[in-house]
Amino acid sequence: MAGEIWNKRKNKDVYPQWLTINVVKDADGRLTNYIATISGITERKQIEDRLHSLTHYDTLTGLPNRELFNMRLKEAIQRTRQNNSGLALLFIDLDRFKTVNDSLGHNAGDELLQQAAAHVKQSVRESDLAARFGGDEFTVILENITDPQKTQIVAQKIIQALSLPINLRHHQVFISPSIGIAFYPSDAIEIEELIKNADRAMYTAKCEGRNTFKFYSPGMNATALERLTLETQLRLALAKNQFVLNYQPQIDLPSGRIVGVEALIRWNHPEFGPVPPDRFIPLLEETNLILPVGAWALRTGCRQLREWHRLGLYPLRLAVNISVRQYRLDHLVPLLDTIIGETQVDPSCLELEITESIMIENLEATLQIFEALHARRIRISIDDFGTGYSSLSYLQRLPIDALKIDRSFIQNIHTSASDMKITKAIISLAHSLGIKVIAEGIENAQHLGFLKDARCEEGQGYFIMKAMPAPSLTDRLLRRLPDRTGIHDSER
Ligand SMILES: Nc1nc2c(ncn2[C@@H]2O[C@H](COP(=O)(O)O[C@H]3[C@@H](O)[C@H](n4cnc5c(=O)[nH]c(N)nc54)O[C@@H]3COP(=O)(O)O)[C@@H](O)[C@H]2O)c(=O)[nH]1
Repeated sequence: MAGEIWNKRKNKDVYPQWLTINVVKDADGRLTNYIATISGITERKQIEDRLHSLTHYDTLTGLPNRELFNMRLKEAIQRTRQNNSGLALLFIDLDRFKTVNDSLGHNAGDELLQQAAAHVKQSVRESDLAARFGGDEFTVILENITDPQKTQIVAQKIIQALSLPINLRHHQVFISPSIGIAFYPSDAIEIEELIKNADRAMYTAKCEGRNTFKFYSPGMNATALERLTLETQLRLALAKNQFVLNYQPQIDLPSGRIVGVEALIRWNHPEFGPVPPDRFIPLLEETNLILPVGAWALRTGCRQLREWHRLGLYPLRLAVNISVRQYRLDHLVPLLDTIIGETQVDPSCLELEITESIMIENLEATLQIFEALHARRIRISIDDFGTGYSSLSYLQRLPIDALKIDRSFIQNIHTSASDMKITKAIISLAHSLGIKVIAEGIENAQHLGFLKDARCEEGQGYFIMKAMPAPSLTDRLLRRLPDRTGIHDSER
């Protein structure tokens, strides 16, 4: 007979031992004695515990790993079934984690995951289970859920915790979570289906702007299928010439003259019709297809600009959006050199729009890239300015030609005193640093009037002109047709 026992030291510490009891019999086979042998198994126990920990816990974050999560979910579902209660599964994905990992390196990525894991764990009760599902994905099991809306409070707590600035050893970064929520038994009875549905809800949260949560609904299955179809079709779109560039004019506000255009990509699918960029650009980024498609946009835009210049529309400027995946010195700069060489476009008429968040999350790369662009006389504008918490000292240190005030500020300048003050402050700050300001999203005469009074140099928006295909714009530029500002080119 043998087994594990728990012994107690004088100081009351409890420790495990292995007890073996052997029976001693006399010559006639009668039982006379027992011999108990006790051996220490603390070390063996420690190895077992370590092995258990290695197979069930994530070494980076210390949270239960996917295997333990699956076991716990199975047990929790059994309990829930017995209690006739409900269970919620939260599927959390970190927004923009890949950006930090790609730009700041894997050590920073690891640090970020550790801190994110701690935030998720601290946002839930001791009795709830938070696990690392894999990569930048976390899961939380909430048991005894009778009112599904209560789950919302937990999701909001997680969003709040993960939206605070995260201080890594050498950088401060901002991330946010997208959370999907599915319930047992109402959304799924099988474990795999429950996880899949929470994941689908998370994906919907991501598509609807990130930093938010979504409850699963059956319609999301169709969305997942649609995404897969979209992804397959996107892979073929470039070869099938389904992308086009439209151009939105940018005007000099005092004179109303068109001084530049912003190239905006469009995908015309033969069956789906026009697919908006907000739906396919994130997919291009996830699949890295943004590299060939981004290169196509730069090349097509530069060819068109050269053509406009040839028609006498010099020095019309072209702005092209650059995505985070393209934002690498060893990719972007050689690509620009090739395209400028091929098209013979004047680089001083080419402007790259870099979003404020890409710029600050990649500060080291930013310095090198901006200097390389500057050396080639390529212009740099900071897109969506005002939304990215950037430290203003960067503006002084970097060769920036223009700030583009995000359209969210412009849209509210007449209803929100703070948006009006921020807009004025951005303009005066930029002017004090010798940087030009371009306002986006001018949608009515009031916006235009305010920006002119505030001495904003340039602007674009639906009130002035929407983005249009190159032939229509060429026609317009050459025939000098009036725009919505009422100023005829001939009067400018
Ligand atoms: N990396 C790349 N990103 C690109 C490229 N082409 C577009 N994009 C990005 O996609 C986002 C959505 O673009 P789109 O639907 O084209 O919207 C642009 C304008 O149409 C819109 N806009 C312009 N004026 C107004 C307005 O008055 N009101 C209003 N509600 N919207 C307006 O704004 C979008 C331009 O935004 P921005 O780039 O910030 O100047 C968008 O993020 C594009 O950047 C590409 O080739 N590569």
